[in-house]
Amino acid sequence: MSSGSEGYPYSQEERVAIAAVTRACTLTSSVFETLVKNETLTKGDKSPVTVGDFAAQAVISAIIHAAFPHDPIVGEEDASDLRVESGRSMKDRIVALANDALTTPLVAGEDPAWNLGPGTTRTDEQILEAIDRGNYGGGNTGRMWTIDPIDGTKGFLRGEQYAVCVSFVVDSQVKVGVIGCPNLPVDPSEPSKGLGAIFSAVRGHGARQLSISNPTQGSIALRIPQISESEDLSFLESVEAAHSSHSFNDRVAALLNVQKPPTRMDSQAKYACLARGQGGAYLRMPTGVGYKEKIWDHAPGEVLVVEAGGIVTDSRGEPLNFGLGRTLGENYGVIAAAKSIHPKILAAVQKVQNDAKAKV
Ligand SMILES: Nc1ncnc2c1ncn2[C@@H]1O[C@H](COP(=O)(O)OS(=O)(=O)O)[C@@H](OP(=O)(O)O)[C@H]1O
Ligand SMILES: [Mg+2]
Ligand SMILES: [Mg+2]
Ligand SMILES: [Mg+2]
Repeated sequence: MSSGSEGYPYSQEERVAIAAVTRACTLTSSVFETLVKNETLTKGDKSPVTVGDFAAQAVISAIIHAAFPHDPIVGEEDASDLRVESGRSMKDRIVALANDALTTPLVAGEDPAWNLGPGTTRTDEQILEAIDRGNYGGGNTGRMWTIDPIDGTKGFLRGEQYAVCVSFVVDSQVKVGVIGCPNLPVDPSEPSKGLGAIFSAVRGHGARQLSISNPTQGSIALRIPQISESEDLSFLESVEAAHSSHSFNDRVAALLNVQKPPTRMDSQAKYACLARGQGGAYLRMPTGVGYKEKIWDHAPGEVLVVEAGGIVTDSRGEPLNFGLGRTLGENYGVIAAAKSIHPKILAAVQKVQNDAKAKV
């Protein structure tokens, strides 16, 4: 399949990513309604993973592989826990969920070559293989995809924000990012209007918001308001204090005379909200426990924010490096903000860091 046949580079990859995220979002929403106790595992790093995470990764990976069979995939999950006897019941449920999502009739924008729709049921082994295809180690050359099938699994389990995230990367630069947020209001000023938005960006071609229920229609272009007064900010930050330092953000906010309280939200929904003008900045500073950020937690958000008129750097002011493998390497945090205000926030972050160093 050739890239860019719709008039801009990587439009085919975007189309595939939107289709995969849309199908996966329908799956995760339905899983949430029916999730029972024995459908969640605790991984080696103590984080939760549900049948929804595994099944969504299988669906997205299967669609990408059918469309671009030679492209490697860096996916968060792997199927090893499902290949042992104790994982049998979860595996059966995951295979059923993934096949349900893959075999629903084709909709506008989907290509028959992607092996979707009635009659395309995969075997158990094909579903496990699809999950395990996400085992690529990453790197700085060539094409690759990232999948975070449920970003913010803790938020998903709480019934709050989570995101289904896919990116397409060439030579370590993110070219396409798609983030599906089933629990996010379509219109932040009118939450009663309904939930479920997809955000999509293609490098050099802008960022837009689509509706999950009808992704081929009514796309809204995204622009971050270029605010210059830090008083107008309301930092977007993680819900989980273990994931990023709330107290560091409080000190930055005090230095910048930020008046509004932070907005806490799980997942890359934070990047999506920033891209559509909410909050003005997303700050994710390490908690100091040596955690390395994963590329699938930031790649779609980075291109989305940049294409909406923002900047994403670490606390040194360096761009995030997606070519180092499955992680972003040593953790210098993430600062994402409108272009107009990013330098001011970066300077405040560095001052708080220096003050902390001077104290020890
Ligand atoms: N210690 C530590 N530090 C930083 N980040 C961590 C840490 N542990 C986990 N994770 C990753 O955080 C991802 C969840 O995203 P958020 O932190 O934005 O959401 S939350 O508000 O904290 O739930 C979460 O993504 P998912 O596993 O996809 O949910 C993890 O990749
Ligand atoms: Mg996880
Ligand atoms: Mg994640
Ligand atoms: Mg995840």
